[in-house]
Amino acid sequence: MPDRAPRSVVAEEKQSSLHRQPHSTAYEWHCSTRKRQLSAPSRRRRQANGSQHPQANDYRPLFMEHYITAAIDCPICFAQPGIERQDSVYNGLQAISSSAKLVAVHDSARPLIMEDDARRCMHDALRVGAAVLGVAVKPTIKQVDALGNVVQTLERAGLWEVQTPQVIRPALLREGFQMVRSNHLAVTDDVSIIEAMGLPVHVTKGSYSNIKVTTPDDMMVAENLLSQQRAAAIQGPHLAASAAERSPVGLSAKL
Ligand SMILES: C[C@](O)(CO)[C@H](O)COP(=O)(O)O
Repeated sequence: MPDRAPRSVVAEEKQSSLHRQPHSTAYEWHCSTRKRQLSAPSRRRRQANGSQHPQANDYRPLFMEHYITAAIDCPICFAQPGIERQDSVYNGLQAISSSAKLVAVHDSARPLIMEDDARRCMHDALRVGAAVLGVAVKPTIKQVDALGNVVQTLERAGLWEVQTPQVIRPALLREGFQMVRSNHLAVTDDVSIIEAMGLPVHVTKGSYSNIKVTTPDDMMVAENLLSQQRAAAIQGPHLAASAAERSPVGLSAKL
């Protein structure tokens, strides 16, 4: 574990969803993400001429304000957005310090990440090379075809839902990106790049509360979880201490 947090790099495609977060409904927030806002042809046009999202720089003051308020001792720099997740991550990777021991990619849509979970995931990545937070799947999962018919019921034991952070040694990720780019592969999460190289990825047991806030009902769940944390903090020093331990990153500083 590095004694100092790795240099933070914020890839703008993911972070642009934060732009309207504080004053908007979850639905507006969802729709404000770049991927969902642009049609495929217009995304391709942007990709072709390399233009930026019009709001690409708008969220920066928001981030800086948060970092100052939360008194996080960690340098921050910003990378350019990409068309897809992997393009943003690639841009972020170009901006990290050459001495960084780990790259940790986190979805801004997962604001309830616990500090302890993130720390354990980073420890595992140092040990294995790549690690991702995940939780065992609770419901039965079925594979369904385009007509809505069940193809098969997957064996639940052994199925895990992965979250972020996804933490990887920078040299591995660089090598992985070379392979992904030369083979034109598309991945929807970051450790898939390491899997595609045939290298091990450890799943660090995380928390079910680290939800991805995607739809309006997710926002309600997130607000509920945050209220519970705050209530526990108000109830007394003992409960407050345990709430802070389980608090989402950054929240404990504000309680
Ligand atoms: C990485 C991830 O959060 C794992 O659940 C998910 O794949 C991210 O998807 P997105 O489409 O980039 O939000």
